Amino acid sequence: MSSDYQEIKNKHVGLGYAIKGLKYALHHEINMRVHLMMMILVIGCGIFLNVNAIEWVLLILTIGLVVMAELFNTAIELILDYLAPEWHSAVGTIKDVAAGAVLVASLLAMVVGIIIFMPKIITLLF
Ligand SMILES: Nc1ncnc2c1ncn2[C@@H]1O[C@H](COP(=O)(O)OP(=O)(O)OP(=O)(O)O)[C@@H](O)[C@H]1O
Repeated sequence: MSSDYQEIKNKHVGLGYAIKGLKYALHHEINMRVHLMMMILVIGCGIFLNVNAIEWVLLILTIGLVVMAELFNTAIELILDYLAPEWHSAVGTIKDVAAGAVLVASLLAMVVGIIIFMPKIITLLF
């Protein structure tokens, strides 16, 4: 009984910290706010263009991938700014590589969005 309580308590605390991390990224990272706006836009387009279940899954997965990449990128930047605040080419390279992961995820999301939305937009227009 008490171990169940401890388990629930631990999960609750963990979730609280995770939400705190998301709030931090939203407040401090402009890119994170851009991703959020894109997410709202994609959901709006998905509803308007009546995407099917599989298309929703693909859109949600790719948006999730972009947000996750941005969160890891932010975490890496914070670690480096704390542990290695001085200007160093190695620090720059690590940050560039982490930013590259966000770029790859964003391009992937863009391609998936074009493949899903473009035929529907064309059908709607012509
Ligand atoms: N300590 C450093 N040493 C060398 N280069 C750095 C250092 N800090 C930042 N840079 C360079 O500046 C770029 C931007 O770093 P910064 O920490 O300002 O990230 P940011 O502008 O928040 O990037 P992002 O848009 O990915 O969140 C890095 O990708 C890197 O090329």
